[in-house]
Amino acid sequence: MSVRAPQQFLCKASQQRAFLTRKPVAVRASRVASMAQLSQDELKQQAAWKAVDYVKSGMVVGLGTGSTAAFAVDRIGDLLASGELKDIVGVPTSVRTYEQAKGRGIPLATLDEQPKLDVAIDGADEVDPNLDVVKGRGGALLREKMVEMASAKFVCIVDDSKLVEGLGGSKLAMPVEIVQFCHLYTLNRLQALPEVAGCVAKLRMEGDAPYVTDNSNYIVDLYFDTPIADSQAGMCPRLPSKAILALEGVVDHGLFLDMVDVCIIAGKEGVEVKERPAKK
Ligand SMILES: O=C(CO)[C@H](O)[C@H](O)COP(=O)(O)O
Repeated sequence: MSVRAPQQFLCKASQQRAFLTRKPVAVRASRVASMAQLSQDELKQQAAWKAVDYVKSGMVVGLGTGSTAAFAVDRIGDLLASGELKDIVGVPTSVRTYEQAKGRGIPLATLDEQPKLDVAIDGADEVDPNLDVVKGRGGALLREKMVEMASAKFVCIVDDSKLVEGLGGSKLAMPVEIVQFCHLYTLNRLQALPEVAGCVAKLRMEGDAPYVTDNSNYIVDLYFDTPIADSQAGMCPRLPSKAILALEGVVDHGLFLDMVDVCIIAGKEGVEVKERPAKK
């Protein structure tokens, strides 16, 4: 079990080439089930349950945040209660998940206590053909990225509504966690970055007040008209990633690049498991 180096900002030539030709990197895909008409929630549950197959007794498991990840947390709780899983330690990625997992009787730890995880299971907001993803519309992106980078395997679970040709392509938010101090200054600098030219930056609100993350930070959501990594324009998603992170005041962003090892996608036709080829 090893902690992976922070590779999310590296521009791998092969991945860039794949992006420019709009072809996915080689992924092993297998259809494992055929499903009739299921609701979106049932699809999320199918993906989550399949992901829990990667959890074995004795493992340290990263517990994601969001409606899809919640199905996985419940499943792990049920398998612990029935004795089918034993000696699991969960590392939650948010206060919400901490409360849920605690309620389900899952023994919990922090990264301070368990710095090396066997597997992490979490949802995503967008998944592109290279298995790069946008996360954080649920506001937990910083802890999610920390936990998932510390995991030997990151299993991402989605229903097929999350699939996009290019990140940012769903026209929904790409979140950036920023410090509260002079947040409008940071928001304006984000919007002015040439690497994300044309995006609209909005401070995330909760009622009349800014939304506050578990880490006491704010979130600026970036909205794009065209994908962030526009293959037509020859853009690599690592450039915006690097430029955003370089701004003082930015804590982290929702681009999770080169991080997903396995993506489980539930759709009306079945559950598909896509694996990124092992890193050399
Ligand atoms: O990144 C996240 C939270 O910060 C979630 O994983 C992401 O928003 C997907 O959520 P859901 O499964 O509810 O669609």
